[in-house]
Amino acid sequence: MTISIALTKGRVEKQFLQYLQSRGFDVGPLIEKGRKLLVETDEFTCIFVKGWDVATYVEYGICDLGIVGEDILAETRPDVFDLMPLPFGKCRFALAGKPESIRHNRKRRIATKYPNVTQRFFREKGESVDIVKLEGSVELAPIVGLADAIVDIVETGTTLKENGLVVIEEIQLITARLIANRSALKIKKQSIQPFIEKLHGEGVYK
Ligand SMILES: Nc1ncnc2c1ncn2[C@@H]1O[C@H](COP(=O)(O)OP(=O)(O)OP(=O)(O)O)[C@@H](O)[C@H]1O
Ligand SMILES: O=P(O)(O)OC[C@H]1O[C@H](OP(=O)(O)OP(=O)(O)O)[C@H](O)[C@@H]1O
Repeated sequence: MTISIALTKGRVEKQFLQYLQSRGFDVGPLIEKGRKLLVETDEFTCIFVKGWDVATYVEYGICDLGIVGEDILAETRPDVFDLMPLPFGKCRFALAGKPESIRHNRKRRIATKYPNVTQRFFREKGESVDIVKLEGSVELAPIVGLADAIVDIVETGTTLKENGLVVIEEIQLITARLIANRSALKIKKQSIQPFIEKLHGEGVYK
């Protein structure tokens, strides 16, 4: 039985394929896929989807495994088994804004792609905020006055710096993660276990 994997297209895809290659897998057909969204190799079937859709394919049992950022898992909390962190896609969630916004004395408006993460973060701090959901280029919001601050991903800090923003508070470290469909983990254990062990070393599968 071959394993099926839902893979986040783009930067995570590139890092995952490099990682697979470093672990001795043949990734030739995956690298040469062109615009194909489903590719089969001798070892597995791979589909290429947006990060926000990876867990959906896994949850519905279309794919056994998924490779997705922890930011998306934190935001959407899908009903999947979170198997393990992967050594790429490293970044962090942070609250950021203009340096002068660190001190504030009124209800803040926070722009973010991650409203649930933001809501939880401020609830735990006991601060009530208004959240504005954006789809990207979130760093623009404090510059033009749409928001007082943002909750977003920071990796190198370049985007913040080039837009005159600073980290106000670190929220959570993030990596890419390997997730699994709950029943596939049991039913296809004989195929999934060797794959995971080749991917990560022994002792991960319980
Ligand atoms: N600057 C970054 N550095 C490292 N990892 C990042 C960075 N930005 C995003 N990521 C991780 O990569 C995943 C995919 O991000 P990417 O920006 O490629 O797609 P996206 O956020 O879905 O945006 P889009 O909808 O524009 O494709 C994110 O879920 C996150 O885990
Ligand atoms: O700290 P840095 O290394 O600068 O990386 C952080 C940036 O990377 C991501 O943006 P992305 O490129 O995915 O674009 P987006 O704004 O459309 O989400 C993230 O949303 C930040 O904007």
